[in-house]
Amino acid sequence: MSDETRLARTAAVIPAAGRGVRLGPGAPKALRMLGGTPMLIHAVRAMAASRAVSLVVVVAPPDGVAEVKGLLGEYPLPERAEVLVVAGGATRQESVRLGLEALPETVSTVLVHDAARPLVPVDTVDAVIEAVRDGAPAVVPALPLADTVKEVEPADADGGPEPVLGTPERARLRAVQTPQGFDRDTLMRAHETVAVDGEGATDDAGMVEKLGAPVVVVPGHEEAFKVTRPLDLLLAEAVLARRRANDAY
Ligand SMILES: Nc1ccn([C@@H]2O[C@H](COP(=O)(O)OP(=O)(O)OP(=O)(O)O)[C@@H](O)[C@H]2O)c(=O)n1
Ligand SMILES: C[C@](O)(CO)[C@H](O)COP(=O)(O)O
Repeated sequence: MSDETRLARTAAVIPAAGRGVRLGPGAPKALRMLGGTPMLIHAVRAMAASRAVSLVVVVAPPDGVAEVKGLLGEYPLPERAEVLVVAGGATRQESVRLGLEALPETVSTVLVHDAARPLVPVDTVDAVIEAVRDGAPAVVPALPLADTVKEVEPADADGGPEPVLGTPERARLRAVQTPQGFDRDTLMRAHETVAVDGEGATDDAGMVEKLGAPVVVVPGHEEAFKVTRPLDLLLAEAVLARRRANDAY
């Protein structure tokens, strides 16, 4: 372990072990290209852009650790942040836990950031870190919703019409993004004690909520959207092209 790893106070864990089924056939999503650079490299750069982040732990597809290490050597990254690579698991929750296990003891603030959110601006990253350092045990960036949301009784496999159960008051709803920021001990406790059935937790803050610890929201950013479906990749290419045209990237 290097001196830098030993001294790290704020680290980012990047779960990047998903297959990207909703994006369609191809390489694991984090390794797909965006503006000629793998999505994962954008995500690592986005975390390392914060001067507070001195360690990034990339959680790679279990059969892709060597490939990810190769990519990290191939594309330029800020020297300030050290990057470690570990193998991920079958669910996002498991991948995050494996990333957390790689953190040195000196880390007190942890960000968890989806590789699938490659374009999050550094101001959002810094706002999350600042809120954790100001004393919040768990912080999520989030945006108000543009659409009205219905709660439904999900259809069976036949895909028939779904009965509506209610319409939550939109003003109280937020769409949650990453990086989510945590006091390290709180997040570790959540991953050690909170069990979530089936596919596992869809976000880490939800696990902290189950502990009964407070979670707060700070403003997210439109460009921190998640690349999930093919249309998202088109949008990400357009955002990146605009940044490059403005010389902001
Ligand atoms: N076993 C898994 C599953 C997901 N992830 C990561 O969690 C983030 C958010 O997940 P999502 O967007 O759902 O990615 P995928 O699981 O790859 O997508 P899909 O559900 O369409 O297969 C991604 O950066 C993904 O790589 C992970 O590290 N390990
Ligand atoms: C963590 C997350 O990005 C917050 O919006 C989201 O919950 C990940 O969900 P997914 O089902 O793994 O895409």
